[in-house]
Order: sequence, then structure tokens, then C-alpha cells
Amino acid sequence: MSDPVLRLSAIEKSYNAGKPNEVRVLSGVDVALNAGEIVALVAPSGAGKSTLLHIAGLLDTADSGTVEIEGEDMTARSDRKRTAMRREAVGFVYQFHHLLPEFTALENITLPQLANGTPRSEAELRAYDLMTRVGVEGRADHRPSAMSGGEQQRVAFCRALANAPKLLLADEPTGNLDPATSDQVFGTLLDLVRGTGMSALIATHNLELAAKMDRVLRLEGGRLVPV
Ligand SMILES: Nc1ncnc2c1ncn2[C@@H]1O[C@H](COP(=O)(O)OP(=O)(O)OP(=O)(O)O)[C@@H](O)[C@H]1O
Repeated sequence: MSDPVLRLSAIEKSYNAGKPNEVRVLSGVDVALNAGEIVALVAPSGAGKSTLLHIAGLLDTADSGTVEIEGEDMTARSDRKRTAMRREAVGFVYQFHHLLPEFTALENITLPQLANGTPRSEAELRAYDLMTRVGVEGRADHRPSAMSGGEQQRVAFCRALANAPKLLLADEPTGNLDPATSDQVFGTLLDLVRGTGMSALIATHNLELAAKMDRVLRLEGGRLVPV
């Protein structure tokens, strides 16, 4: 059997360690995501979802424990190696789209590909393909301010998938949308992820949305427990 796309083992993380205001957030997180698996992460506000996703996506480091991506132990790697792995293998989606305001939808999806060395014509073809799959191809030349919240978030999904990552990490990806739009846009994200065969760890407060994924894990007392 191939290595899990993501494996976190015995991850511990505190903020302000050793000080009176120490906050112990993660105290032994273990999880493995197999290829193509889509896992929901549910937790009360403040339980440490964002901290966990940042550690999994190599944006932050744990105090102890190991982070493996595609079988490669990234824990003690140099910043350069961690950044290279993140660019190549990981896509992020946040609650707010974080699209670059001065660029069009097409440019927002093309730029990360150009940064990774993809030729422009190929990058634009891929951007159009992704936009068509989520139904925003008609907004290619629009800047974020000229798109609805749902459209902006769909473009953000395309950007996250632009470099064909093996792993998608999403932090409340439809949390700023109204419930009806959120359901619709979330469905689009799941279809997109399933269509590409990538693995995903998706944090959501919404238990109905969580139930649409392959597995649900709850972050409780600093550990992950199956729901
Ligand atoms: N840089 C920091 N310094 C000190 N404490 C922090 C820091 N970042 C987060 N925390 C604390 O760690 C805990 C977990 O934060 P985190 O943002 O991971 O939670 P979350 O589950 O993503 O919350 P939410 O769902 O509200 O976004 C919180 O109690 C938070 O106040």
C-alpha cells in the first residue's frame, strides 16, 4: 500500500510555552489521510483547527511530533525544503478568499502556476478548465470586487488546485457565505476534489456538510477522535 498523503504523529503545540499565559492547543494529534480520502475536521471555536491545518500545511511547526507528506518526513527539514514541498504538494483554501484584488480571476489562478514554472499558455488552459468545472468561466476577466462571494470562493478553489496538489487543506472554506450559497459552493468543492483524486482535510462547523465527506474527525481536548 502506498504512503498516506499526509500523516501527523503525536503532534503537540502550545502557544507562549512556559509563560503564565501558556495555551496548550494540541496534545497528541494522530491522523493519516490516504490517497483520495476526504476528511472533515470539526471542532468548537478555539479548539485549534487553524493551528492544526497550519502545521499540516508546513506553515507552522509543532513543538513535538512528526509531519509526513507523501511519506517524506518534513519535520526537521530546512525552511527552503518545507516551502518547496508546500508549493508543490499542498493547496490551501481559507474562510475568506484572499484573492489578489488587483488581478482578474484568470490571473489569480494563473500566477501560482507561473511561479512554479508552468508556461503561460498551459497555465491559462488549466485555469479555464478549473473555472469551467466550478462554473465561473464567465468571470475570467473580472477582478474579485466584481464577483459575488460565492464566485470569489469558487475562484479561490481553482487557485488552490492550480498546481495540482496532492493535498488540499481548507479552513471553513464556505464559512463567510449564507447557508444556501455555502451548501452549493461546498458541493462544488467536493465534486472538484473527488474529480481530481486528491486528499483533503476540510475544517467546518457545519455537521451536515461534514457528513458528506468520507470520514469525520473531532478535535477535542487537543486530540482527534472519530465521530
Ligand atoms: N499566536 C498565538 N498566540 C497565542 N495564542 C494563540 C495564538 N494563535 C492561536 N492561539 C490560541 O490557540 C487556540 C487555538 O487557536 P486556533 O486559531 O487554532 O483555533 P480554531 O479552532 O481555528 O478557532 P476558530 O474556529 O475560532 O477559528 C485559541 O485559544 C487561540 O486563542
